[in-house]
Amino acid sequence: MTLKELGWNDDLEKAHAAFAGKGWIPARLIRETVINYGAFIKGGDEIDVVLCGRVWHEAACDADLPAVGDWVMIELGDENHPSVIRAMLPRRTCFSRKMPGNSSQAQVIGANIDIVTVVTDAGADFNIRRMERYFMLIGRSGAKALVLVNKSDLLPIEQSQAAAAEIAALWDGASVHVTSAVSGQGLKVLKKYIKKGTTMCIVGSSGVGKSTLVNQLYGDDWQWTGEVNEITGKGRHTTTSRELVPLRNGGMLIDNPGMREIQMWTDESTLRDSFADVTALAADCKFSDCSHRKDAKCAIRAAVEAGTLDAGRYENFLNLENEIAALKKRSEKRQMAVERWAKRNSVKARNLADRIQLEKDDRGDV
Ligand SMILES: Nc1nc2c(ncn2[C@@H]2O[C@H](COP(=O)(O)OP(=O)(O)OP(=O)(O)O)[C@@H](O)[C@H]2O)c(=O)[nH]1
Ligand SMILES: [Zn+2]
Repeated sequence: MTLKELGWNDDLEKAHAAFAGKGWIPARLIRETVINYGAFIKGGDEIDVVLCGRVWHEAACDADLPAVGDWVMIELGDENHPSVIRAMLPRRTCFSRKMPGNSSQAQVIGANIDIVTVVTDAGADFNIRRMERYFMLIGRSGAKALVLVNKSDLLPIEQSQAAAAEIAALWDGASVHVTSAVSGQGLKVLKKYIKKGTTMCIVGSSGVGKSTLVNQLYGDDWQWTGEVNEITGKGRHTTTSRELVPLRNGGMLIDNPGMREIQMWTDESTLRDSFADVTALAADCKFSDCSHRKDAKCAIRAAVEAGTLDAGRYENFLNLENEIAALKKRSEKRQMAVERWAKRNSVKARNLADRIQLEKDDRGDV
């Protein structure tokens, strides 16, 4: 595998010239654990690397630390010394969850992602507000957005087309396609966008078809069996857990637990957003820490009494935190069920994130 196939470009070529003469080599991070990183170097070799103290200290916050997808300069080690990340190269894009006003809480999910694919459908999953949330995250990352309105085989085609049109009208920067994973149409669209050197990630609600599409991509381009270790008989991926996976015909997918959580955050923000009108009323409450229950001069309760705010809606607003907690629980429960199912049937987990977790469980990692 060449550096170009890993996403190396002219900007990186220029940036890395600053370190000429030091004997360091470029590498792309493909895995992150509590103790070290995994990296691809020229030729496609996979090595373990550790962070040097200087890079650590120079980082103003967690978001400045190297993350999966980042390009770094490495000093290769030997039997007695680990390979070390000596410098980070500039990020082209950075997909992160950033708490407003608190940069130290930013969490980088993937760096240098070119395309974020959002999978949805025109039926039960369709929610234009949630799509807006995804677009906010993607827009801020600098990546391009690709939206698949999937499962079109299950609905009248006009319905999927109407949903696609509504989504496309939200943001010029998004490419929107009506697809079906069953007919192979979804795979066809994905392959059109994943070119050599392109890094993609796939997000979306539970059950919309992400794993089906990813498995089709892997099945088509990426052969697990080819990498079975002859001595242990185990796939190489039972000992390594890549979060950045090169596809055989070019392009890469980033899939890690953080990717999976994006759906949760967007659902949470969408839920909060849907009560924006009620939250706005709170500005007129007498006390800034008003609980909107029994407190004096509560503007929200006043609105209910005046009949301008529906009592049922007020109840739902009070239950907002409960609803969010329930949302989190549902998604955790589902994840656990998937893992149990995969173990019980001793089959490969359905997608990379599940596999990573299963491998961790097998090794007894926390
Ligand atoms: N009819 C139809 N079924 C689909 C399509 N795409 C996926 N499915 C089915 O929908 C179900 C859920 O698909 P998954 O790929 O597991 O969904 P997911 O988005 O990965 O869900 P999580 O793993 O929970 O995040 C499976 O039974 C798929 O076979 C499609 O385009 N058409
Ligand atoms: Zn109040």
